[in-house]
Amino acid sequence: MNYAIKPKTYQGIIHIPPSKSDSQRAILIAALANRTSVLINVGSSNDEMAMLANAEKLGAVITRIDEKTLSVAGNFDQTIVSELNCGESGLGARLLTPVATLKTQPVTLTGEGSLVRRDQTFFERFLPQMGVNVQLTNEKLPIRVSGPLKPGTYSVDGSESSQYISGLLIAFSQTEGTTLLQVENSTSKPYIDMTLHTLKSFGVHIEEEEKEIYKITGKQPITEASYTIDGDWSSASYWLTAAALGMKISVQGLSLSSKQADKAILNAFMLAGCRILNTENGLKIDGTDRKPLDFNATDCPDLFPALTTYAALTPGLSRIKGVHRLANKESNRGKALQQEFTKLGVAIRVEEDTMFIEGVETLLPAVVSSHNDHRIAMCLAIASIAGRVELTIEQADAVGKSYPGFWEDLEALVC
Ligand SMILES: O=C(O)C1=C[C@@H](OP(=O)(O)O)[C@@H](O)[C@H](O)C1
Ligand SMILES: C=C(OP(=O)(O)O)C(=O)O
Repeated sequence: MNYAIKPKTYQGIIHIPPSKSDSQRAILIAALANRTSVLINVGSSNDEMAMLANAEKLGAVITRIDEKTLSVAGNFDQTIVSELNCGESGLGARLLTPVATLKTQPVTLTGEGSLVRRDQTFFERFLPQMGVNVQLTNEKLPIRVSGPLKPGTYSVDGSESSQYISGLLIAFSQTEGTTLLQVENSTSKPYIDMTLHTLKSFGVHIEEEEKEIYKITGKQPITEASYTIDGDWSSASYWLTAAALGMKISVQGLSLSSKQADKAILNAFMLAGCRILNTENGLKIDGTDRKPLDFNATDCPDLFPALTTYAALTPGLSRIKGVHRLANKESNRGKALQQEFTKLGVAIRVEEDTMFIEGVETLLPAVVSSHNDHRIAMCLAIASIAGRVELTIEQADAVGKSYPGFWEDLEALVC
């Protein structure tokens, strides 16, 4: 689908959808429980729907109480599973692969779209020492794993992603016996902390004994019955950027005490001279005195697209560090941002690990592509409305991966 945006006045309040990162964690943990959990504020993005379908394959009986409330009755130990389809969710694949190794029968994990083009070779590097037989298909999905996962003392390189570390933490909490997991070169650490926090909310305690050494007691019962998912800071980053660029937009549904990595957008904006206003209509950003960015996004890589839009429309040279974290996402995001913003007349160059963006006063009208990446589609939409420039975005339906209501929310802001 192509989506055409014309210069108009956009203003109003956005009710932000739930965090797909946290929903996927909560659905999976609830599916591993020997009891019924109630999940409140679950989203309906494609990634969340894929995790729900997999939770059912893992034996959970899921009942919809209302649009955003689910009851999940786990039955993991009694269920035989042979195949899981992760859709396009990188997180789904990286959480479910370690969890699938809790089974003694082989399990094949497949995926769709951009996910089948993403590298998964890290599984071959550490799962075999943990007693798991691993077969990838040309370094990618489908992956076939045969467990069972053996508890022990392990060291794992975490430089490529935090997602498989999160998967291991969840899986080892359900093995027979204690594990000491040392993570070398850990990255996206706030996402690991989120996993520990969600597990803890369900009664599963993992200690970080020393920095990045986790002591995981096995067979921990999942005890908590009710869990509420926070609003999504990653989805909010686009609207907060629009606000920083001068639009009268406020965002409701965000928790300032959230564990989400992308809450760091507030630091990025504060360091760039923006003011954060927590009003009764929601969170607003006042970017009147804004300056270019000088920000390290290594541990919050999903902020790159929104921050690039901010930088593109903020005169001066912005620098964002952490480009190496973008290569193995839904698109090669560093390259996609460079290509598409060049069409808008914004010069972006990458030197080593830093992206330099030269901000402009006016953008050029263009036909741009999302590269089938939800975050590229959303940041281009914000560039269009904040830059008051006509854009046609190709493959605009990519937003369904995290924020299926994005275009409706945008239209609702038209005055
Ligand atoms: O754990 C998570 O929910 C996520 C972790 C991050 O991945 P990396 O750890 O690979 O950076 C992030 O980019 C992804 O969108 C969601
Ligand atoms: C990279 C992302 O997600 P995942 O890795 O879970 O597919 C994302 O949402 O930007």
